Amino acid sequence: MDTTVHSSAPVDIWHPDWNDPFDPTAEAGDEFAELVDAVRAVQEAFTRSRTDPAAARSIAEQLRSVARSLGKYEVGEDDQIAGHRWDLAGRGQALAPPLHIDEVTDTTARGRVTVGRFHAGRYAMNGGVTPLIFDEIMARLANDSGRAWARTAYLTVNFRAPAPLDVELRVEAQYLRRDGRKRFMTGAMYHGDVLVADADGLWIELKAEQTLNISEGRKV
Ligand SMILES: CCCCCCCCCCCC(=O)SCCNC(=O)CCNC(=O)[C@H](O)C(C)(C)COP(=O)(O)OP(=O)(O)OC[C@H]1O[C@@H](n2cnc3c(N)ncnc32)[C@H](O)[C@@H]1OP(=O)(O)O
Repeated sequence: MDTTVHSSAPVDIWHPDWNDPFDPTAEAGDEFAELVDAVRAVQEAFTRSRTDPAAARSIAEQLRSVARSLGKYEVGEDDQIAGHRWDLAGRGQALAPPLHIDEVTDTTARGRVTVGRFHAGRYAMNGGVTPLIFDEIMARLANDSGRAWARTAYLTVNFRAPAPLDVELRVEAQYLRRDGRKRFMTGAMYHGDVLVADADGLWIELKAEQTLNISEGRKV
């Protein structure tokens, strides 16, 4: 079985508003996209497998070898590619479900996502994965259109129906209103016409002193 989780047509959405010091145009090649697809394929194939002890030992050694190879290219967080490729599903961050954001306006965002067993609970999307998807699309909208940097204060998710695996789900977000530094957002996820989850969340605009990189104490 082909366990590759294919990225469909990449979207060309990168917003300088995100204040990302990474230059995406310098890494616009397809090779990194292929690497992310390969990592996702490993995650999916691993989840689907039932290895015998010899195979588990052998494959573990091969994967450690891959990790050593990648380790030679380690850079700081601002310089890594994963999570900064705005044109790729899930920004090229292999933990993130491969969410394709197709459109962002001042007040709405639309996307698509298909998850496999790697992101499954039991026969359906894991309940911790759904908020990851909402956080991604709602945060993207909250921080779009020239708005100052904001972080998630709360995100409440209602699970309305099991979200099926291996089929495309539609995800939408809406910017409801602003109240001082607070930005109120909603989200919804559909399988066809069926609402599988909805969310409401609050994003709060950061004060200057809150925009520090908390790990290194410098501006982000
Ligand atoms: C470069 C690549 C990027 C890559 C970008 C990748 C895209 C994905 C981004 C994902 C986004 C995230 O997950 S962000 C990560 C998850 N979130 C976080 O880590 C945030 C952690 N929390 C915080 O830092 C803080 O709590 C803040 C900044 C959110 C708020 O703190 P604050 O600034 O001190 O807020 P404070 O003055 O107390 O409150 C302001 C107003 O908001 C209200 N308020 C505050 N918190 C809440 C709350 N939980 N629920 C209700 N209301 C609240 C207060 O009552 C007040 O209302 P009033 O009195 O004014 O009426």
